[in-house]
Amino acid sequence: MLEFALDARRGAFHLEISCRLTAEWTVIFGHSGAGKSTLLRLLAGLDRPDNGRIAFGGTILTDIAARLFMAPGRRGCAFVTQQPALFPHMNVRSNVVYGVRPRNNLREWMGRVDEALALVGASDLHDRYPRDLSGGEAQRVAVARAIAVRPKLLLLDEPFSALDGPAADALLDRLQVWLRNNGVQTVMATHEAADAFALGAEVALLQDGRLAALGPPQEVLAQERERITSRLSNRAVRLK
Ligand SMILES: Nc1ncnc2c1ncn2[C@@H]1O[C@H](COP(=O)(O)OP(=O)(O)OP(=O)(O)O)[C@@H](O)[C@H]1O
Repeated sequence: MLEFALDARRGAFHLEISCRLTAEWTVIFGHSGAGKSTLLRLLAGLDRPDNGRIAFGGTILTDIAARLFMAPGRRGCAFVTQQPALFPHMNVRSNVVYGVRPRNNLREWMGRVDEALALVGASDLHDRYPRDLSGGEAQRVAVARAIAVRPKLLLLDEPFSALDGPAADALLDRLQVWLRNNGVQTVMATHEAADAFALGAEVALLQDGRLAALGPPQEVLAQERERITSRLSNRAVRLK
């Protein structure tokens, strides 16, 4: 369970959210500028809130009043940013190996890397450098690097925005099964209402830095579904 109460100002933008996320997979949905990336960065520990607290699985990750701030690398959490932040001087395999510590044996360690690359369909890219990857391929590798670490909490910021619909859907389906089997709680920011329906995720709807609703997509995104339907029918009328 991920629980937080956060207050953070970024220029004119003010994020103020209290929330308890219990679902395996939560989709953070909101229009551009609603605060999705800001929230994920706070949860990952890449930014500090002005005030507030974050707890995951009973462990306090951030508590400003208590002057407690756990470093990102100690949170048991992996974060895939909107722009894949791959190391340019390392090939794909080295990028994915980075962060996986060989606790038990080398075979298990390399097995994790191979499994992660295969899951995202990037096994054949292992010796390429980031400059030779397409945007979609780089996103796949960034996700592989995140899951190879075997996080307890996975934060995804529009991870497959560079992939076409069917490719992104197939990847999300495979990823969901793997994350469920490995007991990983996932929070994913997206603009795609369809993702929330397909994943059967809980939806946290953000508007102007506030939590407008939290619940199943059928309820929270009902208005959004109407908006999409009316947009499509208006388009169809214009095309006639
Ligand atoms: N460091 C900063 N200084 C000033 N304003 C900021 C800063 N970081 C974010 N903002 C503002 O906060 C608001 C929320 O930004 P954020 O990136 O969280 O939105 P988002 O919902 O992820 O948008 P998008 O879907 O376009 O990625 C935006 O208006 C943005 O300009």
